[in-house]
Amino acid sequence: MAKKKKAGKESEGSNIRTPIVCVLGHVDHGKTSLLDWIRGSSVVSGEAGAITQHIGATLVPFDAIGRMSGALQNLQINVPGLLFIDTPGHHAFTTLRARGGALADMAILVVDINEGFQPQTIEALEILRTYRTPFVVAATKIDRIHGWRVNKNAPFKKTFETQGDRAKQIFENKTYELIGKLSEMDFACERFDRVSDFARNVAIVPVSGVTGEGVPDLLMMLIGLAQRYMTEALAVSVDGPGAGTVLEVKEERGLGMTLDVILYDGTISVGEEIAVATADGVINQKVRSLLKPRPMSEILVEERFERVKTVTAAAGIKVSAPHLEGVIAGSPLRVVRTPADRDEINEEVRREVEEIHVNLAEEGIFIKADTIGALEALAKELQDHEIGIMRAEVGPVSRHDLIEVGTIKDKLNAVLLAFNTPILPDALEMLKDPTCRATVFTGDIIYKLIDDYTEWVEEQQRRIEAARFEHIILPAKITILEGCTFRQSNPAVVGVRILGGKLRNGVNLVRRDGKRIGQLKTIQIRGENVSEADAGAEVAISIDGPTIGRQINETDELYAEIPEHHVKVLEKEMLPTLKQGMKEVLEEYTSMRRKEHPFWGK
Ligand SMILES: Nc1nc2c(ncn2[C@@H]2O[C@H](COP(=O)(O)OP(=O)(O)OP(=O)(O)O)[C@@H](O)[C@H]2O)c(=O)[nH]1
Repeated sequence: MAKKKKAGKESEGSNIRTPIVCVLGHVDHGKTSLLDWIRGSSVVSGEAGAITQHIGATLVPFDAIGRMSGALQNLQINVPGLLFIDTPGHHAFTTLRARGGALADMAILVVDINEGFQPQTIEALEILRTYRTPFVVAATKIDRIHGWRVNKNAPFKKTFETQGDRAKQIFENKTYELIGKLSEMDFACERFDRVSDFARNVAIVPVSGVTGEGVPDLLMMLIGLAQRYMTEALAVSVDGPGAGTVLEVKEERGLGMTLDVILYDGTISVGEEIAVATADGVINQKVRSLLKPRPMSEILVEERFERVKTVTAAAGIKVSAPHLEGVIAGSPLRVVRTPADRDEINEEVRREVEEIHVNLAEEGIFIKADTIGALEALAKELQDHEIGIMRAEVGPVSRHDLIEVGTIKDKLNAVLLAFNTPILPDALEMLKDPTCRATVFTGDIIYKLIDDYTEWVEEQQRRIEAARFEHIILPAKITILEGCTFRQSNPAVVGVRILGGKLRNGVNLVRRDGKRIGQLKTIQIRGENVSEADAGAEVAISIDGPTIGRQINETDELYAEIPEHHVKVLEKEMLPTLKQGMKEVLEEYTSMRRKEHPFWGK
């Protein structure tokens, strides 16, 4: 699997660095529980090489994994361990970027085996596809399968052997459902112990984040992925200049403003110069100190952090330096080794922050999100839905944004989608004003945001159509009832039956020979004025123009006169919405007209 990330310069010190792992999946499917179990049980596995807490991440060294899984003795292991990003979810995944790609080298996609695929599972898969990130599927909560016998911490095979036939059957069915769903999305996959070609198939590992069953297998699969397919991508020059991503900008007592950074390449040391981005441009500062969390056992020590001189990728580290106020979370951090490199590196940092991979269209909507990664993920989904984007920006929704959106002519495009980013108070105020033309949709789930927007568009289109069709004169055919002439003329008042279509006030009436006889003034049902009447109804109408017994007679049939351009709309656009009876009247009417002029209304 190709990785976009570049390794550092080749040098004598080349080494394989710790792969970075991120956990993704639908809400409540068990991401946090699984991470906790991995972290917790490796603490318990104790002694040498147990986990080390990083800033924003946890390093699970390989020997701890080995002890947990037991089955690894025969494997050649070249990676030191796995660095798990502590914050699960695809928002963290898209925020943490490294040189235009995803920071995480690999991912665990968590799916509750009992619930199967959910909207955010699909969203996570699309994100993994976009970033071409290798991943394994953790099918969680196997212990909830009806009749499951728990074997705490056991590898999958072991626990599966002890299950009864019924539990096994349910499990197999659920697994096949998962495989089916993944293949619908063009991911070939198999249960991990049945995969023969890991380059072609995504492995599904059944696990429980509560009992730890299957977790050893999951870790083994991750190590395998890293080893087999990423060796090249993970090769770093240990002593090359450090490159990382800013997770958070935080004020710490006694230290001032600090940066929590995931270092993914090279080395960073105290005293070195760094380049990071602020909202006003790139700044350069000297590293004052590098800090790691203290191990749990020493937590009572006055200072919460331990100072180190040098850190090598991959690692989570706190960086203290002067004047870090204004640094953007998500900004790249680069070490500048010599002043000669400064301009070039600063330019690279600037470009990385500004480079938003979104294809903009001449016509379309506005989108905003809290991070570049989130913005790109939203843009990608919109493009897949063929929704044009005119502008894409990071940040909260401002009054200024709404004014600009409001200038877009097409109402359906005068829209702003705000993904995971707030609306500022003055913009909120503006939205309350009924004259504000901008429509804003907010949300923190991409598919939901897009659904809300498309549903709104459909509703608007229905309304626009309805408003346009409202003025179209509908077909109607009536007959004057015998003995029901109540007034001969000025206006003529007669009883009629509507033979077909819908009769509306104000229409002109024509005879079967096409000659107009007058205008319909009022319709009454049992003495009450109404504006329209449907087929089958018997009503009294007044007509301005004719005299009964002269231009028209009792038992005559009349039509509502339909102008030629209305016939075009009726035949070309409204036909599917017309009832059968109305269509028949329309046909009679047009054939009457077309006797003389064959192309009338065409
Ligand atoms: N029985 C069982 N329960 C689980 C398992 N994994 C998670 N749960 C439970 O499911 C619920 C949600 O689990 P979390 O780990 O918080 O899920 P999450 O995906 O991190 O949730 P969000 O952070 O809200 O997206 C909790 O009540 C867990 O105890 C599992 O493997 N087995």
